[in-house]
Amino acid sequence: MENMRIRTESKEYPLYIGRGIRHQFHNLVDSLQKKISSFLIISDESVASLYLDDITATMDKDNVFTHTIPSGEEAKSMEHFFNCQTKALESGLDRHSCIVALGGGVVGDLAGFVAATYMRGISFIQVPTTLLAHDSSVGGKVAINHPLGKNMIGAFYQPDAVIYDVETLHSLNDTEWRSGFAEVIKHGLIWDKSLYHDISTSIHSLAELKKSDLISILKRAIAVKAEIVAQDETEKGVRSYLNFGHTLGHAIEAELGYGKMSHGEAVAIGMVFAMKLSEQYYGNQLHVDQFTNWLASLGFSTHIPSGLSAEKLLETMKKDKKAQFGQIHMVLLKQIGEVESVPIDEETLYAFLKEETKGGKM
Ligand SMILES: NC(=O)c1ccc[n+]([C@@H]2O[C@H](COP(=O)([O-])OP(=O)(O)OC[C@H]3O[C@@H](n4cnc5c(N)ncnc54)[C@H](O)[C@@H]3O)[C@@H](O)[C@H]2O)c1
Ligand SMILES: O=C(O)C(=O)C[C@@H](O)[C@H](O)[C@H](O)COP(=O)(O)O
Ligand SMILES: [Zn+2]
Repeated sequence: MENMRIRTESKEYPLYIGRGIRHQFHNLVDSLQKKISSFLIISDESVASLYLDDITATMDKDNVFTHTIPSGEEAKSMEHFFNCQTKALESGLDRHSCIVALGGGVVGDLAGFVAATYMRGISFIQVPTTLLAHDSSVGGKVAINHPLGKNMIGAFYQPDAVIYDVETLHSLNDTEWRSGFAEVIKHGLIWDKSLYHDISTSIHSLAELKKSDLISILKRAIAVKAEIVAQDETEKGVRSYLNFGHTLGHAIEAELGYGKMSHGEAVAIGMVFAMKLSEQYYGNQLHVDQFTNWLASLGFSTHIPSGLSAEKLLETMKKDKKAQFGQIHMVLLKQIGEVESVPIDEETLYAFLKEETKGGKM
């Protein structure tokens, strides 16, 4: 097992990563030396059926409660948020209780927001089970969706620990491997040229990804995220770089209907779009064709899905959280490993979206 430290302005905490470490859950929590009165483990149906018993088997039975939500993005809703709060109240959780998020980014974002708001904030521990959750379990963005936009209701609220058992990744389906890998690619593209170089030259299929040295790749991607959130916990500046590909990606998720396309797959389309826009904006050469061919070899779609109009996407992109005083901001790539957030005028964006939605490719 390896141990990384995540340091943010509001809190410092450990991230444990290793194979089979879910079986040490209780000992790892004990090592935090926090007095915890009771636990509420929030998980989704699929993850609970696979891994919940492994976690509870390590714990004292009398102070552990569990709550299961449906699997998928639609659970990041006000309804499920409220149900979790009801379960916490019915279970008698107090200010010394701890919420455990056992699952992917959906469970982490929802359970984290429950922890941030229950009695104005109680302890919480992330137990990520997806490749994507190397990103979502670190840095403290917790939220639920609104039909009008992704993650619109939420908080910055750091966990007390992240316990990442990579053995659990092997039950993920291909869509989820792809979705998580998109965020790894993002971390390389925005901040770590050598990470991007290494993965783009060694991984050409999902089979190669599954066989790769995952712990080493994940540690490098997490290090990027950790360095950025250490500098800017609440997204006043550089943290917005982590949103590369998300302005369009989030609009695609919202416009298609939450859960129709995985988060990472929508972000991948958004990254291709942002790269094309970057080439026009800076007049640089980013070899977008090479990038899209690589993504295609991994099974990603690289075009805006058919049926989404430039008009609707633009409307949703205008509500993006990076917008300032009505001006859309997008994260653009100057070169591999270097990005910045820039204001983009609506006409340019509309013309680009119009071009990219022409022909309705899927
Ligand atoms: N907070 C952040 O910083 C941050 C960062 C990136 C993404 N996100 C959010 O994370 C969410 C996406 O997370 P995700 O991709 O992990 O989705 P998810 O949590 O929905 O998990 C994907 C699917 O895989 C299943 N699953 C999870 N772990 C499994 C396992 N080990 N074996 C088999 N099946 C398993 C789930 O039941 C679900 O059906 C989005 O809502 C996105 O907005 C948040
Ligand atoms: O941690 C961040 O900051 C990110 O932007 C990471 C993203 O991968 C993630 O999808 C995040 O939830 C997006 O946040 P939002 O503020 O754009 O909703
Ligand atoms: Zn993301």
